[in-house]
Amino acid sequence: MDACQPGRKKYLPPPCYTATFLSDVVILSPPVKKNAPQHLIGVVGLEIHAQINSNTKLFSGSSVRFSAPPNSLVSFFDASLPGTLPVLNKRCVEAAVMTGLALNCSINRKSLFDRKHYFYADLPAGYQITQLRRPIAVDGVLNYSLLGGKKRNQVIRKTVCIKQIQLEQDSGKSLHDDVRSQTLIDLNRAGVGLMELVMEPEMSCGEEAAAAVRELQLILQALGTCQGNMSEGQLRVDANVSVHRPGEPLGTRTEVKNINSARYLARAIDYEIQRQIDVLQRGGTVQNETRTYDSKSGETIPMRDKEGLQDYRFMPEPNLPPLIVYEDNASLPTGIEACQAVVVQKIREGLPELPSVKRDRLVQTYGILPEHSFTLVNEDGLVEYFEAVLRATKKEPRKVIGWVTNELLGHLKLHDVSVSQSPISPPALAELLELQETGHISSSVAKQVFQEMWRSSGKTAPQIIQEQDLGLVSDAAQLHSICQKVVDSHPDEVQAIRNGNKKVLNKLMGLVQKETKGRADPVSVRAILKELTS
Ligand SMILES: Nc1ncnc2c1ncn2[C@@H]1O[C@H](COP(=O)(O)OP(=O)(O)OP(=O)(O)O)[C@@H](O)[C@H]1O
Ligand SMILES: [Mg+2]
Ligand SMILES: [Mg+2]
Repeated sequence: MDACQPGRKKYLPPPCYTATFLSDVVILSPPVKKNAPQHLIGVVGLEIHAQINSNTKLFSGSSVRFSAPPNSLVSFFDASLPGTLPVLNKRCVEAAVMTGLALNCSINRKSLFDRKHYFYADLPAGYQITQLRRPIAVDGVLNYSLLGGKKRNQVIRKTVCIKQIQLEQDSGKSLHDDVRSQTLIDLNRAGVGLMELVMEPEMSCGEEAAAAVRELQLILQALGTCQGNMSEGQLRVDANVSVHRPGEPLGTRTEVKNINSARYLARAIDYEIQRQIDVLQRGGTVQNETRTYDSKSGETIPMRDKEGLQDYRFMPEPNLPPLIVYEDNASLPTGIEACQAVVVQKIREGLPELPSVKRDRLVQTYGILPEHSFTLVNEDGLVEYFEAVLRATKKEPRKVIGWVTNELLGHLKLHDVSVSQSPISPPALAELLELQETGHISSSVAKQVFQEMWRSSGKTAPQIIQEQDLGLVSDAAQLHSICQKVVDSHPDEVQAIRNGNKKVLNKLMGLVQKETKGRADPVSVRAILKELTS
């Protein structure tokens, strides 16, 4: 693909890398040409709302559950009945601190809550409690990687700064019933804890944004602070997009909302960048507005004018004291027990292995390719599966990886099954690979046995090999007679080999394997065929 050319239909980013998606991994090719300075380029800043993985809401004891009957998880506080007061959920604070630490943020020892007013049917209080003046975490960095290069195996490392992470309440949901022209309100989601992550405008195209979101999703899942399922709304991304000429001030941004997958995010951003370039090139101006992405048409459409709606009448939340977190147990004031407080040091010590560290470790420890480390880490539970197979077999990691990322993952995707539901357990796969490694079965038979193990779920590799008589035929007399039969019935091929066309030997080898259903020992067969055709 060429570098960015304003005026083209699909926007191709100039300063970064052109890209395509391969399964969940974003694959980029290197930049082709340096962009001419007069060209307009895209600027992207993301705001991400991550639903905190907690059993109860941010300020009330109501349960949090996706797809519960409407209005079944609503306390008096969530419905904003007079006289009710917020009680901060410690688990939500810990989740925000943990997320901040994983994203290299500074954790504010004291943060504040504010009211942000807007009037919407699914926000019964008429305001949302958020953190405007002093959020819980600030000044972080998200490191993410892309695969690029000609062979798409070069890891390109990128960074985007995180301005802040703030704790805030989710709103309820409005359900529009067009038939009866009415709007129904479900308050189950009202008051669920959110972390809003605000990124600096430092990305330049849809693919970069999608890769950053994918990395964030993996980090949140590794931490357990958010389940990160975009289609269930646990991770909601708003893309702020503008265009400008390099070296000049940033252009007016539009904000694209309602994007529910990483793929759509990339498409929406690239569409929006190209739309703005087209507007400016026609002599128009970009409006500061909120737009929505229509996945059917692939276009962004205006939702409402942002300018008129921006007065949120922020004010300090009077019913909540400042939120204080402590560095370590030694800094706890007298009278406050460690179990009552949020202690940063304790959370830091409990941080799990993050995806980027995991990928580097896999490449270094097992000598696998970087793209394989992406595939492993992208699939929940696949790293653990791979390592469990390795523990149970002497086969080299580099030979096992293909089985896990091709055979196993291929079957899992085809049947829409998660790793934990795989009918073939790691020890069962290890047993199969061990039989191949020790020369009991050929590699093509191993694949056959794998499929049979998947289908029969429960039968072991040795059982299947015995029942179907799939063991490697290495009996010299038996192999000799099969080879002789093939040679006798293919005189033209034998003549071709004798005339010097050695490649034809492979055809005869294939015929012997067909005869033995892939069970013949290839080394012996080659030797016998050479002898018979010499
Ligand atoms: N010129 C620009 N082009 C692209 N993105 C921008 C530009 N200026 C700011 N941004 C991005 O816009 C976002 C602003 O988010 P922020 O939460 O601070 O304000 P907001 O969008 O006005 O508030 P709200 O939370 O109500 O949507 C950030 O992600 C930032 O990176
Ligand atoms: Mg915001
Ligand atoms: Mg915004």
